[in-house]
Amino acid sequence: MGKSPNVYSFPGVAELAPTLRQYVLAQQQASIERHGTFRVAVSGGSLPKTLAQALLAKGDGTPADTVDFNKWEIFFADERCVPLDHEDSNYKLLKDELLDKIDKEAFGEPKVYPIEEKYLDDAQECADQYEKQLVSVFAARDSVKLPLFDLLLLGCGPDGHTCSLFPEHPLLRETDAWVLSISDSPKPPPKRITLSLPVVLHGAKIAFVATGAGKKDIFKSIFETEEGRALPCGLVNEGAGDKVSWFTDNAALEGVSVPRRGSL
Ligand SMILES: O=C(O)[C@H](O)[C@@H](O)[C@H](O)[C@H](O)COP(=O)(O)O
Repeated sequence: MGKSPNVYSFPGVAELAPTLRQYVLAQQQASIERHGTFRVAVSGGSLPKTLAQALLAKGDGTPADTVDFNKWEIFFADERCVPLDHEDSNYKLLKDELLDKIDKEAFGEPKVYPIEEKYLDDAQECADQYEKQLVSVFAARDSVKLPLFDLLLLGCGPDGHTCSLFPEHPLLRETDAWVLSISDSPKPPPKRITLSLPVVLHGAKIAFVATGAGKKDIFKSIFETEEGRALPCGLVNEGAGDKVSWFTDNAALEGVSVPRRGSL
């Protein structure tokens, strides 16, 4: 992929949120025009909170600035194999931060695809069953090679992981399955499911949202070094090029040599 990712930097999350909103709503509009729905995959970590700050803000009332949640289909880019009301659940995190706070009368209600609790004991089964849910939504496995998410909203871990794809893990080499299981996640809890790297790279748009001084070292590595380009986040940059946007802040980019912008 020839073109580089777009990097947007802001003084902090409060300033980042309005631009993230503008970006997400532009993808919402384009996707609804294309196929009548907006299919989004979200990660855990700090993302749900920042996303909520962007999407729950008061818009200007124009259609372009209105979240049409009735058209949203929300999937999990990765999920921990725990009950949906467990503190470690990414579904619970999204529910607490965003879903429960939506004014449904005004903005509608997204269709959300959590993992199925009956498969929690077996991470592989949990992944297979989540893949089946994707198949039912994105068309039969034999008719589409990969599911096409309109937007993936991802985080970047301090080791360069994204989704539950960790550096140097064999899962990074998976080319067939859409959803993978991991039982030895270096970040607890150990049992998780995750979208595969090919599914992430296939997304129409991919946005990383990662802020704070704690990201400085990993950003330096990802944007400046060969080793960093081989980390999961680096592989997304390399494989998806300018389909990728980074929403970040000045503290995270301090001393990092990468061209950046302050608006879309
Ligand atoms: O379930 C998870 O653990 C997350 O999906 C994970 O991939 C997260 O996005 C990164 O670890 C970044 O987390 P922060 O945004 O909290 O740094």
